[in-house]
Amino acid sequence: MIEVRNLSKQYKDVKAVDDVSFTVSKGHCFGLLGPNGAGKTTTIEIMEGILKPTSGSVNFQEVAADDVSQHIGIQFQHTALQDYLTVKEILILFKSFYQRSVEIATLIKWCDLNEIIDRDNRLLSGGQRQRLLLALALINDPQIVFLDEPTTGLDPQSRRHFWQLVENIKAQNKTVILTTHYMDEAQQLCDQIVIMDHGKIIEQGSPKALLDRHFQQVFLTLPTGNIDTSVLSELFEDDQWQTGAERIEIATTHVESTVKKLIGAHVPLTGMHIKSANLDDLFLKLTGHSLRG
Ligand SMILES: Nc1ncnc2c1ncn2[C@@H]1O[C@H](COP(=O)(O)OP(=O)(O)OP(=O)(O)O)[C@@H](O)[C@H]1O
Repeated sequence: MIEVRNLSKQYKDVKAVDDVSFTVSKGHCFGLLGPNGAGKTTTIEIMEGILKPTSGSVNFQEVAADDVSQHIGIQFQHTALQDYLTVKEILILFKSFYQRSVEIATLIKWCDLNEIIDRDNRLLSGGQRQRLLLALALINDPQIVFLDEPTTGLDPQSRRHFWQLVENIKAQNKTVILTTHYMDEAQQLCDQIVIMDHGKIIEQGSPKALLDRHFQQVFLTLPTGNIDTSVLSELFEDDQWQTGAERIEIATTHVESTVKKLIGAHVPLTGMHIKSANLDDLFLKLTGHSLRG
């Protein structure tokens, strides 16, 4: 388990991290979420031992304080790799830096590198490069793996492929600490999340517990052409509905009675969707703005 207690980081005129406390359970995937400038990277870099906090502590239970670097692996957002080297040559090079390391064949399997193993690293696609960087983070067989926005900029298929690899890492009882801008990624992978804004924690818990706590209702959406806003105002409270460019969204705890009202007002239900709240909705509710906005 990792215990982060009352962590603060003051830069000259910015409090990047402001009295942040949380724990990460062994074998869990922990997600740190927040908009640009929220303080995620600063928090993570203090946990990684790269930055010193102004105050507070990070305690890795089960790992001796002077031995932490041997037990963590880090996938940075940007890593410069040597030109002309193939994937295999890079793995061999990085493996030579460690006394204890994973066999190349195992890394190839863990990170699905077989097809690209002899390719010059400059020719890799975004998703392939991220898989190589993940292999480098795993090369010392760490107990704790830090992934800093690992799927930013990847296409949906590559992101899902990467998620599968993270699931495989979790299955080996390794602890994963992930920062991401993608709420669906956090919902898919994380057992526990912390949402930060302006250096402070604004919510924490499992995605399900947070959604249950904040949302009792579901969202019923209709194409905007189906219904006039004047009709919506007559049928529903002002804070129960909102209009977007293409769809109108109605929040409700009673789907049947809401649908009956719409039918009673002769609103066509063609194209109606019903969706549960997700972490995007939670983020919007907590911060007043969407994460990637
Ligand atoms: N070395 C530094 N000196 C001064 N201010 C800094 C420094 N590093 C970060 N900050 C400031 O601290 C705040 C938190 O930055 P941080 O990079 O931790 O946020 P973040 O949540 O990781 O953002 P992003 O999603 O953009 O990576 C920001 O206001 C940032 O400008």
